[in-house]
Amino acid sequence: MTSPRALLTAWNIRAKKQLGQNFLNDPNMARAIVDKAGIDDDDVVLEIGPGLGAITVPAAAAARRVIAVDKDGRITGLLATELLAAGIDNVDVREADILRVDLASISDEAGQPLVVLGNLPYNISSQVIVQLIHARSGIDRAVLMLQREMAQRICAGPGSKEYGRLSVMLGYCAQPRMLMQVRASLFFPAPKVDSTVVGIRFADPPVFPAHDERLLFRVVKAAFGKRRKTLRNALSQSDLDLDPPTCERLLESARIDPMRRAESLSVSGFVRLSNIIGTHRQSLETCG
Ligand SMILES: C[S@@+](CC[C@H](N)C(=O)[O-])C[C@H]1O[C@@H](n2cnc3c(N)ncnc32)[C@H](O)[C@@H]1O
Repeated sequence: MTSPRALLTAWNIRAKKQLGQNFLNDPNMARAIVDKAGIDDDDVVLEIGPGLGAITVPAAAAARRVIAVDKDGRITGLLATELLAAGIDNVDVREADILRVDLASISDEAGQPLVVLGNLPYNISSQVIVQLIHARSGIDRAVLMLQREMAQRICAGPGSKEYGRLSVMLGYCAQPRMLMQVRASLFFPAPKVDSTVVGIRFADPPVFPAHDERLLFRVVKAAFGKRRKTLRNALSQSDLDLDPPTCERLLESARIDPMRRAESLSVSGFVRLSNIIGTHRQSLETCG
């Protein structure tokens, strides 16, 4: 692997901060990430933000095919050329904003559930995780490098200050696990914070299935939208269209103290609550 600094100099490219371009400069770590994903030669990998190819090259050696999507056309041009020169012909490099890519169409094209890899740009990592959750029927597992704080948030359990909307959404449908810590000095240019590699295996069906998953995610968003407020107040001040007495009654029916806060409620508690809110809405529709 040519060093990121040498490659960028040779191609006269400056790393763009706004695209989170901190390139991994350690082939052993890149191989370890691919190993953690347990890729074999039947797998099709979607790599988000391949950059200069640190992870792409070992992924291509292990997988049947790699679809590598990067938003920066300078980088995709460089990567496609470098891979060709190295005789690597099972990588399909695409220039696109991953947030605008229909992941279901990629898994349909692959004809099988994808393995997703990515050293994610910090400014889009939560949006990408939500995107993966919505597209999870076409995804088997993901191994993602995230800023350490983000990794702590998505792996957090109830009662901790890191526990939030993403912890519940992911806890609902997957088992996220922290796999490895990565020091900032292993990147070029070095970011200000350390990273953590997280493994996500989607559980299908969820352990506590919600009657209406979209409603569940709306309830979670509303509850954490005002995380310092009690659940009664947070939900009644949200777009769920519930007045305070109704919130109190629905929370009590779900055996949840209305004075509790979102950060103390488990995934199964949120599912119970959203199922009861769903039944309440249906009864209103039937009456109206
Ligand atoms: C942290 S770098 C990782 C590069 C490489 N995977 C590595 O580990 O060295 C993030 C990469 O994501 C790309 N990127 C940023 N925003 C993106 C987006 N919205 N869609 C796709 N790629 C994006 C950047 O151009 C950059 O190459």
